[in-house]
Amino acid sequence: MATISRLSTPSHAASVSSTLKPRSAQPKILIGFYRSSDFNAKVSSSKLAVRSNPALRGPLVVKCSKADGNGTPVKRTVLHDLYEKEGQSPWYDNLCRPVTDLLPLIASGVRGKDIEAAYWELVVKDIQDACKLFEPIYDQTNAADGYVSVEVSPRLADETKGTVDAAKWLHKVVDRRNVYIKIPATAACVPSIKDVISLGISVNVTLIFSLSRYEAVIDAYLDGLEASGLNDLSKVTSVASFFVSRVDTLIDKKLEKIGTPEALDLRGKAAVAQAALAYKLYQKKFSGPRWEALVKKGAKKQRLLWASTSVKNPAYPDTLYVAPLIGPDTVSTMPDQALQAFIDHGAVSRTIDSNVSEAEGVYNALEKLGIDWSDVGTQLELEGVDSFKKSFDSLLDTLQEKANSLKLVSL
Ligand SMILES: O=C(CO)[C@@H](O)[C@H](O)[C@H](O)[C@H](O)COP(=O)(O)O
Repeated sequence: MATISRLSTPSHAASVSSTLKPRSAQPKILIGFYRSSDFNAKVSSSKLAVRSNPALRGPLVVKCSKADGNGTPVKRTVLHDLYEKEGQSPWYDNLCRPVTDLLPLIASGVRGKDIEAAYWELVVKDIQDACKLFEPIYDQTNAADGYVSVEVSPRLADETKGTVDAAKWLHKVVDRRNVYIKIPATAACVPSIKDVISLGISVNVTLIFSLSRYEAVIDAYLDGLEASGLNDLSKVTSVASFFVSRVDTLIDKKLEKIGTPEALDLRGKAAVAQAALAYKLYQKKFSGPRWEALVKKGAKKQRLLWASTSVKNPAYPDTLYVAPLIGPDTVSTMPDQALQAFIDHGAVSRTIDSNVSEAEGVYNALEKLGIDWSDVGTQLELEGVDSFKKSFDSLLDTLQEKANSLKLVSL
């Protein structure tokens, strides 16, 4: 539910992106970005640890230096090169909070409320704390990095107005410059994106699975900027979260069903090919007279964010959804597996548009084999929304059980 981004040093950017979910009992939470420290057991300045037990919680601090607190130099990794040489921001995709951690918070502030209201109180507080942590990065990068995302309830994925209202409410209660309101790119929510952007609220558009929906998302962003009454658009920003690995998971199954040598040979190629074409579309849409008119008012491009980057098929290279998607002004959200693999043996070079004709070839060949890209997008979107809803429901159920067991919430 939350995405966090940060830089490790003023000049060396790396980012953290995280999903907030309760886990089994542990004494504390870590909002952590472990780079070299994870792999050679040294503490680096990029490590953040936030204890959730209020009694233990200290001031939130972001260290922005090339040395840790003991003066030990921070080891450079390929993540520094990703940002400095290729302009891609790596974000870490894993934040969790054990359920037991929520109990003191429930006890302190949400007595007598329904469980969803309790949930939002907890989330808003966490997001505010995280925003404070990442604010220096937001300022250092002139509102390019340092965001924390909080998603509107996935139960609203079919409601245009409900989503706009939820986004306005969340933006108001979180009340931080560097918060991204996360909205799914469902057919119902594309118009919400336009409305929310037009109100000057920055948006992380999530669950994008197809080129046609991606184009609609870009148009909603452009329409929203144009409809905004603001003279300065430089603080209204957006990322478009394009999901990658899930495309291969679904299309590979279809190719295996087709079963011909040509079909089998295309396994593991669809997702990266579609992502490369998404980048081509991004370049096209964020150029030309319409875009230039918005740039005159300070508008910033809606950056492509690669989501779902961990490799699901162990037969594939473990950097499959990171290495071929490197390009300027993009974000790569990496969970542990992808991050560790890339730091260990990832190569940094601009790859995203190095072979567009090959990507077109793969895309068209799949179509000729009967793969309907629109159907693929629809199915993945339905599954994606459903899975976000299930996580949300199960999180609320868990909270309710815990609260009931302490008799803290009266229904
Ligand atoms: O939603 C966004 C970005 O908006 C992602 O960060 C998202 O949380 C994760 O990348 C995905 O849910 C992970 O996808 P997957 O590896 O389960 O396919």
